Amino acid sequence: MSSASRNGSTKKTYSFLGPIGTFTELALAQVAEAKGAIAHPVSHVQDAIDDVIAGRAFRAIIPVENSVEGGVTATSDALAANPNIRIYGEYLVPVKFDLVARPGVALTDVRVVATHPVAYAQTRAWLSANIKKHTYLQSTSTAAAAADLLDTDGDHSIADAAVAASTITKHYKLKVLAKNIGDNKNAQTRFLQIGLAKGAAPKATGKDKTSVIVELPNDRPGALLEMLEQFAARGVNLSRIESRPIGDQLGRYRFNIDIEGHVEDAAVAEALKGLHRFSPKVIFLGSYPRADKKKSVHQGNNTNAAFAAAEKWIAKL
Ligand SMILES: O=C(O)C(=O)C[C@]1(C(=O)O)C=C[C@@H](O)C=C1
Repeated sequence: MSSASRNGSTKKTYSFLGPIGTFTELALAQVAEAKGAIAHPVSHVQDAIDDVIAGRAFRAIIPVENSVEGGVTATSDALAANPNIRIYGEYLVPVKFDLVARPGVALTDVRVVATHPVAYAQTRAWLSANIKKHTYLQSTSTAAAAADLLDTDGDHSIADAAVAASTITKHYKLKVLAKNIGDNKNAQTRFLQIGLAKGAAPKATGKDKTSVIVELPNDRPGALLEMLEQFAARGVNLSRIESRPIGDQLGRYRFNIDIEGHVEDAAVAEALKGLHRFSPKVIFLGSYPRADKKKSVHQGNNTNAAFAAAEKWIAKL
C-alpha cells in the first residue's frame, strides 16, 4: 500500500494507466491528496484495480466514461466484480489529441498510426480524411503509443506516428505533425479514484454523487420501471445509467447507476432502501464529491428535515 521513501517516511502509492503522459496521468494530477505520493504506472486498467485489491496500491485512477465513446466497459465490469472496491472521487479531463512522430517524419510519410482504441475512435474522421490509407495499430495507452515511437532497443513500434494528448511532447522528444485532431473539440473523459472499502468515506458536501450497481429480478414485467421509480418517488436525479450484460446467459443485465446526492441525504438513502427491497443484488460503490461541482438536483420536499419530520409523525401515530 505504501513504500518507504529515502527519508524514512512512508508514501502512498497511486496506480494509474501509464506510462507518463497519458490522460489518466492528467487526471491523477488533479487528485490533491496524491501530491507527493508514489505514482505507479501500469499497462492496463485491470492491473491498476488489481494493485488496489492486492494492497500494492492505496488507490487507483481509472477512466470510466468518455463523452464521445461512452462507458469504459473494463471499469464498469471490474466495479461489479469486486465488492470491496469504493469510489473516492471523480475527475474530468478535457481530451485534446495531437498527431506526433519522430523528428524527421513528415505527415506524407505516415502509413501506420498507433494509439489507444478510445483515442482512435475519437480521431477516426480526421485520420480518414487526412491520412487516407493509414493502418491502425492498437496500443495500451496514448502515451505508450508515443513512447514506443522512440524505443531504440530493437523492438520499437512499427508505427510512423501516434495519436496522444496534446501535452505529450513535454515528456517525449517527438514532433507534432497535426494539432487538435479530435473529431469533437469538447470531448472529455471522466476518471474515478478507487480504493478498498475501508477507512473514512467522503463526507456530504451538497454537491455529491452516489454510484450503485443494480440487478433486476428475473422475468418481472416492469422491473426496469420499478427500479427507476425508487428514484423518481424520492425526487432523486440520475446523472448516468448504463446497462452491462451479467454474462451468465443472454438477456440478463445489470445497471451501473450514478445518482445525484450523497447516501447521507435522506432522499438518496430512502431510494437505496427501495432498491434493496426489490433487487436481488445492489452493490454500493460509494458517495463522493462531484467533479463538476454542480449542486445536486433534488425535486419536491425531500430534504433531510422533511424526512425526519415524516418519521416523527409516523412514530406518534
Ligand atoms: O490512453 C490514455 O492516455 C488514457 O489515459 C486512456 C483513455 C481512455 O481509456 O479513454 C483516456 C482518455 C482518452 O479518451 C483516451 C484514452
